[in-house]
Amino acid sequence: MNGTKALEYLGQEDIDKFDRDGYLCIRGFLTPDETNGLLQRAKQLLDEFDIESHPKTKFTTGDDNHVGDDYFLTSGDKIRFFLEEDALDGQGRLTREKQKAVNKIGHGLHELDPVFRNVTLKNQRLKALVRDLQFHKDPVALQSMVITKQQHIGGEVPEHNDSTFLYTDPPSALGFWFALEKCATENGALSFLPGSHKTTQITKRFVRVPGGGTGFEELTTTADVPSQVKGDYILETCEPGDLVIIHGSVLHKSERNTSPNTRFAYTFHMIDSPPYAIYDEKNWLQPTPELPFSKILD
Ligand SMILES: O=C(O)CCC(=O)C(=O)O
Ligand SMILES: [Fe+2]
Repeated sequence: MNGTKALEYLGQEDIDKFDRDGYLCIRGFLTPDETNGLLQRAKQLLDEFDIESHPKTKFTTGDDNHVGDDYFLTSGDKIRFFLEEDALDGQGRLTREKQKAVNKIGHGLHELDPVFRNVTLKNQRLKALVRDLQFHKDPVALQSMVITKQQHIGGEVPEHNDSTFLYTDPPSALGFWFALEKCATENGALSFLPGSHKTTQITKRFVRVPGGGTGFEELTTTADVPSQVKGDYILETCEPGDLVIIHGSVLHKSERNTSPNTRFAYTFHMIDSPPYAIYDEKNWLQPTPELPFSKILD
């Protein structure tokens, strides 16, 4: 993927590994201060969040989801709080303190919050890495989240690839996922099907449904796709500060958190810009005139 340009941050073996597996773990990418700054800021946002004015939106990527409401659809340029499925009782009342009820915070942290903005848009190390990877010609950032994976109730994230949720033509999504806490088997570390980005096609996309809500639209695929991707999932345990770069077509997932420890992570995505990739109005997250997607490379 990389031409003759001298590498600034990655080694050639990192680039080869990313090409082969569809993801790459970079140990200790963030300094302990940066990691701690993001974690403390996320906790502060949870402390300050006003549960009384919250529409009590739940979030799940599973089949039976109700993400298609206004609170979700207009969150691209806001800092909003999405609750865990199991944090509400039958009457819609919280079953635990608000800080332990939130599944994720999203989706405009990288634009609106100075601490997250610094790590995402102002990070010279990240820019060097992006130049090394040469995955995009003109990358922009979108859809940032803190995923909390709360103790005992943190829901699973079922198998998926990110280009389904952030579709461009051609697919160009790339995820940047930062562990803010230790991620182990018991608290729902990420796992990946290595190489599945080469054998999987994006067969559907997550869209806004005219009239309200969201759904999946089937895509016409061209080449023959193997009906089953072979191989075993690899669990990638992480330490705070580790970064995992995730190809938009690689299959990944995380299990429910059954442990007493949270699993905070910060994640955002990059896509390419026109004319290299087209992001259209069907996508769930829409840029606004006040807040267009920010470029990563100046
Ligand atoms: O943090 C997780 O468990 C899932 C994250 C994910 O799927 C992503 O960042 O693309
Ligand atoms: Fe994902």
